[in-house]
Amino acid sequence: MPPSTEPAPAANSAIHLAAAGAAAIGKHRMRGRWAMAVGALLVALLAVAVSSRGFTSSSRGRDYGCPGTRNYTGMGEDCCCDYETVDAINKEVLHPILQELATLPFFRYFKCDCPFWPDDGMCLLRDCSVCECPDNEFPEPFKKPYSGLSSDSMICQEGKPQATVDRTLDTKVFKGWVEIDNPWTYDDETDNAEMTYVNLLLNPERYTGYTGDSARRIWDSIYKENCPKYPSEEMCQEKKALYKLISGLHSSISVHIAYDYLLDESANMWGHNLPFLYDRVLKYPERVQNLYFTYLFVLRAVTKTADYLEQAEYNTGSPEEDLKTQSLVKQLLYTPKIRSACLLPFNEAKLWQGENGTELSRRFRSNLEISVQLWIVLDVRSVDYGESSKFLVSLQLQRNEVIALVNLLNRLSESVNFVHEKGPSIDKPKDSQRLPH
Ligand SMILES: Cc1cc2nc3c(=O)[nH]c(=O)nc-3n(C[C@H](O)[C@H](O)[C@H](O)COP(=O)(O)OP(=O)(O)OC[C@H]3O[C@@H](n4cnc5c(N)ncnc54)[C@H](O)[C@@H]3O)c2cc1C
Repeated sequence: MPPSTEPAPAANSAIHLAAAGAAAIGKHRMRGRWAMAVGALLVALLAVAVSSRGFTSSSRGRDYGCPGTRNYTGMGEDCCCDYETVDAINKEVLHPILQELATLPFFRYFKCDCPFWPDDGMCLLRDCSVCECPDNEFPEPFKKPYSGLSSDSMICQEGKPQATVDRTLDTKVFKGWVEIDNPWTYDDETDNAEMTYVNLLLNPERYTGYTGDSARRIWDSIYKENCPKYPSEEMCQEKKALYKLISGLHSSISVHIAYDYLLDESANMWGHNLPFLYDRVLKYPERVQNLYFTYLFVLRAVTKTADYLEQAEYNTGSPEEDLKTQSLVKQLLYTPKIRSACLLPFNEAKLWQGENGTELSRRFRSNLEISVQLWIVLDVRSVDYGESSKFLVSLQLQRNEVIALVNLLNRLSESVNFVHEKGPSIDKPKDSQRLPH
């Protein structure tokens, strides 16, 4: 399907938000799994901001309405499906697809410099360190250097003669996997000697014993840098969105810690810690709301890059499993049940209508130019919209970014599922039921 020629409503401010997010979150260059979660959020931001797939003509301009918020019913601002619908499509459709996808070889292995992670003093449990894959375990095709785009197509073409001359729209959006170094991760992904693969199934997000001031400081600085005035009215829509995304990711991580908690260290007994779930997340309705917000946002990012994800090569050298991956990706992108229940999981057009667009534009232009050119392969094409020519920008995601994006969606889906299952049954726990944490 050719990319939509819609001039992405207020796309500029969306791109600025993405660039701001990249620059701000990028300051906390992270390793391993942590980098995956935060990095995937940035990929989602960029996908929603710049992906060429816009609204269908039938959806454009429609008011999707966001019913008022009661506790876990209705849906908060900026979201276009209510809690009940999200819970239903998550449980019936998305969660099963994502759970299966995450076990397949393509999505199972994540490239990073994780073996150094425990040295950062972030991990207090002996067995929580990240398991590196033996060389013969991860897929052979992942070892080959990429042979996709030319180096020239890896930099933003805006303002260059190529961008104004080429007015044709290429229907092939996937042009081979590319590898570049992302400034928001600690590692240099192009340096294969330094990199390794981790098996994500063996490294689940769960309680790692990383607590205390240093853990809190990371979150504090992420929040402070991105949202200094939140939740004051002065904050523009775009920055509120960034705050909600970070908070939603934070909620999701807390839900996973609660889901898989070391209940009794001496007996090595793991299980659900419901008081923890209540204290960290459920006690604060806005944290639950932000979790759903982030889930819908990332779902929107995935559906917006549908053309790309559909065409991408899921080659791991295991034809049977790769075919299954392809089929599940298609189900994820095109299952009619999802589209009929929640046609537009998230309406970014509504969100990007921030009044501070011009000021943001000034402030973030340099970030956009620097960070986006550096770490994302943009496919910028000039499109004629009648009166004026605008640039159509589409993403060329890296393999590791696609892996991170789908795994993030899976984790958010797991969190939503757990909150849905346990949320209504958890009242404020009595002190005697609390575990030390
Ligand atoms: C990217 C990342 C990944 C992590 N992964 C893991 C992991 O896999 N396993 C693990 O055990 N630990 C992980 N951690 C650490 C974990 O998130 C906590 O920081 C740690 O458990 C210490 O918790 P805390 O009680 O000090 O509060 P924190 O969760 O650190 O919260 C700090 C403060 O932020 C505020 N806050 C909390 N939740 C929200 C929210 N949803 N929205 C807005 N504000 C909020 C509260 O004021 C709170 O006091 C991760 C941290 C980061 C940054």
